[in-house]
Amino acid sequence: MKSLITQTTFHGLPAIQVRTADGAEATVSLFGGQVLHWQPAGGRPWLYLSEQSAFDGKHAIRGGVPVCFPQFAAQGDLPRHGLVRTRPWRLIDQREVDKQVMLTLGIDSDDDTLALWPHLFALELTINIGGARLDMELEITNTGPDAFGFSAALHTYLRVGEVEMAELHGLKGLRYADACDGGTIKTDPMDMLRVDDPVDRIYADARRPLLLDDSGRHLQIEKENFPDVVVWNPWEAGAAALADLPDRDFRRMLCVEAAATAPIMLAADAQWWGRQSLIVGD
Ligand SMILES: O=P(O)(O)OC[C@H]1O[C@@H](O)[C@H](O)[C@@H](O)[C@@H]1O
Repeated sequence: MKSLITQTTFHGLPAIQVRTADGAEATVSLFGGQVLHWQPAGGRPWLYLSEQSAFDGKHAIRGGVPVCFPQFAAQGDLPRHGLVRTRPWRLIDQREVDKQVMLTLGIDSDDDTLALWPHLFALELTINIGGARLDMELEITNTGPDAFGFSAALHTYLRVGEVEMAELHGLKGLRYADACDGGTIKTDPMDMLRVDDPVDRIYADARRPLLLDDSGRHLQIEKENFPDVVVWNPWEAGAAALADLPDRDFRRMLCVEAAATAPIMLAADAQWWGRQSLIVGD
């Protein structure tokens, strides 16, 4: 069987639906350049998507893998998480390679982004879907005459059966800024992280692969060039305050984000790339 790549709409937004020859599935929204759904061959979905997302082509979609650039969260004067999760991207390329599907999406600076952030940029997001893995690579090019500094993240909403039962392994001994405690720097002493309270942590220089154990199903989380890992769950009161997240859905999600939160300087004509791989284990 051949892979299927279909241009469609999802909640009224232009999207690409993929079913690979080996049975993996994905849905990618051109608004935000955002993977919204991913299910490995023979498996269950691994990304959380809020059914209360606005899907209005203006507000960010809550779920999947939003792309943050050139600002992370509220660490600057730009809209939260930057400029590209609330803008249309375009499909640059689609192809089938060894039963896998590779999509390349892009977005460039324009008059609207220049009015907010005076730098020329070109972003490409390459998404590989197939077998047991989802690979995403973000490439950032400075197309302007001057250097700029940026932050970036692949803000991955992982879907879990019950967040209090989920275990995230691989963070022991790492230093993190605890945004739930005024940004205090702490060291994680735990063999694994279990969330039973609001959590909003930036683990700096977290290079090891992580393993998510979701009540017995396993996901390996790897990254290259993104130095940081952000772990976020708003918990009960935080979820209630978010209009686009059903009140109880904080139990169904855990954000584990591949991030570069400290500004990276990019010279004129220079490029930077960062990659995240989600790999389903036994
Ligand atoms: O509600 P937003 O803008 O999508 O942000 C969600 C969360 O994103 C996380 O990456 C941040 O660490 C949190 O501080 C933030 O609350």
